[in-house]
Amino acid sequence: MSATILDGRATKDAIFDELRPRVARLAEQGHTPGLATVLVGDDPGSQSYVRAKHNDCAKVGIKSIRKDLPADVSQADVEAVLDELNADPACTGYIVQLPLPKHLDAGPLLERIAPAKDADGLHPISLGRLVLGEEAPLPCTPRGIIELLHRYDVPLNGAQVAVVGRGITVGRPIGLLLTRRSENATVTLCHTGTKDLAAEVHRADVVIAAAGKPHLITADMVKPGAAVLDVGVTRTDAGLAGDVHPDVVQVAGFLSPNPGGVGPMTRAMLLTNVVEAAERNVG
Ligand SMILES: Nc1nc2c(c(=O)[nH]1)N[C@@H](CN(C=O)c1ccc(C(=O)N[C@@H](CCC(=O)O)C(=O)O)cc1)CN2
Repeated sequence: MSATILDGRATKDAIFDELRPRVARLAEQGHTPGLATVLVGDDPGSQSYVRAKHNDCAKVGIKSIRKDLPADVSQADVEAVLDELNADPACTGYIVQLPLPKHLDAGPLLERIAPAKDADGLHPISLGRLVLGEEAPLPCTPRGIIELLHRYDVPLNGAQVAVVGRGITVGRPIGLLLTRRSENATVTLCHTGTKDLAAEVHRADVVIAAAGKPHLITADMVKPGAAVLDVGVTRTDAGLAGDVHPDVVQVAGFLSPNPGGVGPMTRAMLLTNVVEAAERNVG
């Protein structure tokens, strides 16, 4: 038996179809949404993700603004760009593409984003509101994972979920989303200090692999029928490698592949966050 594929590209296209009329309505009211990206340096992965985000904006009618900065830009110069975007009425929301070069301190930069323009849901106020169960823009990848699971009717109520990886864009926030009453899952957050990763993964109904270690999750670790989402990606000499071994498709009930799964959903949720922010602004 082979898993049902959770198709992130097709789901993203369906979400874009839903966003288009909302963007058109905003434009008619003179409030066309605008997304800005701040990209520092020439990391090929980041460049390709940012390019894709701008192409997506064009597809749904969102205006987009690019701020591309050299790899050796100073913290103060990045801050000045963020201040400019905070004040720009054409920019509804924006993101600072991660990771940043090592000499930059990401925390203060994310904190400098005006919370109302936090398109990524990574501002400390947005994350704090998530902890408190208050309304806030949600981090795009965790929101995309939950949206994908819902659209394929993967049950979460009472499900045991193993999250592998504790990064700020996925591992840490996704537990907060999955344990809301609306999802009602039980979450184990696994990381490099986890004593028996195979055992934690094996008892999970849903596995979210976001460690950035090629083929860390092997077929023998997965409970037959489980939903497995491959989030982590590593650029190797042989090309892109996900965290999930290809053989897992034979054991899992559902598989979100990489590429073609959570990545496109991240982009769909980014545009959703921007449209929601624009709708809030209109009132
Ligand atoms: N500020 C942020 N930085 C980063 C985030 C984020 O949510 N906010 N997440 C990741 C990268 N990411 C978004 O920026 C991202 C990753 C993957 C994709 C995507 O569409 N991937 C495609 C394959 C693309 C390729 O071949 O290179 C897929 O999976 O099918 C989009 C966005 C880290 N940084």
